[in-house]
Amino acid sequence: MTLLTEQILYKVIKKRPNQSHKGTYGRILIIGGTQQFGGAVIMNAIAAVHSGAGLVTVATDAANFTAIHSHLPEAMVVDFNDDLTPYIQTNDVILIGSGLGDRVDLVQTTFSAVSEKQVIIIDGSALTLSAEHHLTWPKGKLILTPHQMEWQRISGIAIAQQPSDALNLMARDKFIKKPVIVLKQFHTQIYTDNGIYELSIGGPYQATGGMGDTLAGIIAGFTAQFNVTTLSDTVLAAVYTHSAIADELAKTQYVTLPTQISQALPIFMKKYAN
Ligand SMILES: NC(=O)C1=CN([C@@H]2O[C@H](COP(=O)(O)OP(=O)(O)OC[C@H]3O[C@@H](n4cnc5c(N)ncnc54)[C@H](O)[C@@H]3O)[C@@H](O)[C@H]2O)[C@@H](O)CC1
Ligand SMILES: Nc1ncnc2c1ncn2[C@@H]1O[C@H](COP(=O)(O)OP(=O)(O)O)[C@@H](O)[C@H]1O
Ligand SMILES: [Mg+2]
Repeated sequence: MTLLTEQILYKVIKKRPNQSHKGTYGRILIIGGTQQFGGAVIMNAIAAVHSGAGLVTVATDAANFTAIHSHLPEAMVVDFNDDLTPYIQTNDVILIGSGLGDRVDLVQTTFSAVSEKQVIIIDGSALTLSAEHHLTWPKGKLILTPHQMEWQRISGIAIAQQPSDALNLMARDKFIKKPVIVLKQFHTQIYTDNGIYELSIGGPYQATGGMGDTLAGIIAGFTAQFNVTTLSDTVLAAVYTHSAIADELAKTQYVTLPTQISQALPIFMKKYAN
């Protein structure tokens, strides 16, 4: 197990070239947010935009459109009951699952439409639905972001057994195409092709609904724009950034809200861009 340090940020976060435009920084499609859980995709999208994604589209229940536009005019919207195939095909990064409720049909459509070269981040309800319905994982570069209960559902490993790296690795090895797995908890672990990493920062001031939705949005934003290193490094940098900002806020705050973490992203990232 390798301890994740601030060095990963210098490796991944880069100064932007002048000769660039929004297309350079990636197109993200976020799929999620039933009427009840519209907040989840709003938090995904705020995090993705504030971390620097070029273009963000949210495929969601139409009931969430006004709220999305009022929180984040930078984001575009599409009704997730329309045919999403053209949207899936024209985005670089797909983030599916935050607040997706029981919409297994959307998970199935998305999994079949994603191609090898796209990044797909699977979060929240899409993880639970994949486990419940024994879905085949999609082609594409897979990033899974389960918390311990979601990982138990996917892997069959009880939370009490999850401190065993060996068991978690065995579960990862069963995937045909091995994913980057962000196993979220106090001191999150990240399973990658280059080994297992552990986060030694972050704390209980982060235990608010939406904290994982925000992390998924940052991972999407980072993978959409930082192609300088490996996908694993980019995910590691996103995970580190999320908790490093929380730690900074926690110096003066009892709790650190997900949306506050997103608001702090542009200033935080500036320190590492060289
Ligand atoms: N404002 C919103 O719209 C929100 C929507 N959310 C969405 O709600 C859906 C359900 O997700 P939930 O995670 O709430 O529900 P789940 O039922 O998937 O998991 C929560 C359960 O897991 C247990 N658990 C054990 N270890 C845990 C760990 N390390 N971290 C987190 N939980 C752990 C909790 O005690 C709880 O009983 C997801 O799609 C999620 O994205 C949540 O993000 C909350 C906020
Ligand atoms: N006690 C804690 N210490 C450190 N990080 C925590 C703690 N509690 C929660 N977190 C972090 O908050 C996030 C919660 O993710 P998740 O449970 O998916 O949230 P949600 O689905 O509500 O958005 C994870 O990144 C997790 O590591
Ligand atoms: Mg979650």
